[in-house]
Amino acid sequence: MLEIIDQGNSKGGAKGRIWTIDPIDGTKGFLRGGQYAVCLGLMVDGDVKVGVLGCPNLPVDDAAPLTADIGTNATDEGRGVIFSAVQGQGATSRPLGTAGLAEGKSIAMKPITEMSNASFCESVEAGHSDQGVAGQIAQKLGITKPSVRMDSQAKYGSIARGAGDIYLRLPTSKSYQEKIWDHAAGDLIVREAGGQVTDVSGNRLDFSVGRTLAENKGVIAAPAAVHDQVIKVVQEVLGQQ
Ligand SMILES: Nc1ncnc2c1ncn2[C@@H]1O[C@H](COP(=O)(O)OS(=O)(=O)O)[C@@H](OP(=O)(O)O)[C@H]1O
Ligand SMILES: [Mg+2]
Repeated sequence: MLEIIDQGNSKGGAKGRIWTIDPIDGTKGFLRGGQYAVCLGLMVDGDVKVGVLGCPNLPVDDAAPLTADIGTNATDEGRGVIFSAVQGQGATSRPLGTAGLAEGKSIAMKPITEMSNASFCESVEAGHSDQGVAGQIAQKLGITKPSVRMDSQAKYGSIARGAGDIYLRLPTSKSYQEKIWDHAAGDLIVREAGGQVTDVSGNRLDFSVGRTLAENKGVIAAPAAVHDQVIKVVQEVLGQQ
């Protein structure tokens, strides 16, 4: 087993086919019985072509409202979903209940008609995302609901299927570089569902520069129609820091 794990030693980069695997993303969520995800991404020449997220603790129902305790009351049949996307072919969700894999359904981000009704999600861990700055951004956007804090790339899947609207991940340190396996699948799934995923400067996540997103700081994911508006506010708030 250890030998197999040691084979995962790619340096990443802009050439060739590279698989990213995060066997348990959101380790703390897994330990506390919350959200976690099994994540797989295929990059070809630095571009994410396939993304899959297995989220055993999310409800099957794509429309289940996003709450911090989402999934905790679901039965085994009602819990578990696999999100997937292939570049240029859209994104799907597929129930992962006890009866085995069911048919996949096409998913899309929900259009935001009123920012005041929008929801946003962020990390549970304050060390992974600056919750204070996210709160200021949300307030400036006119969002009135408190954030939904959940672990792992389940956040990407949740906004891709329209259960939530916006994902904010604000850097907590200048030196931390996000890992490609923590974002590759979610990035493609949200973009294929009609969203935009960028860093705090509005630049696309660059998966071609190695094992980390060395060229990016933070993650801002939102429906394409409002993404520019969100980035403008992110810049204003970060500019005041
Ligand atoms: N300082 C810092 N800043 C940003 N991100 C960090 C940081 N430290 C760790 N990590 C990575 O965050 C991954 C899980 O973060 P999530 O937001 O998905 O979940 S959590 O609510 O924060 O637990 C987590 O993935 P897992 O290790 O797979 O759980 C880490 O890779
Ligand atoms: Mg991870």
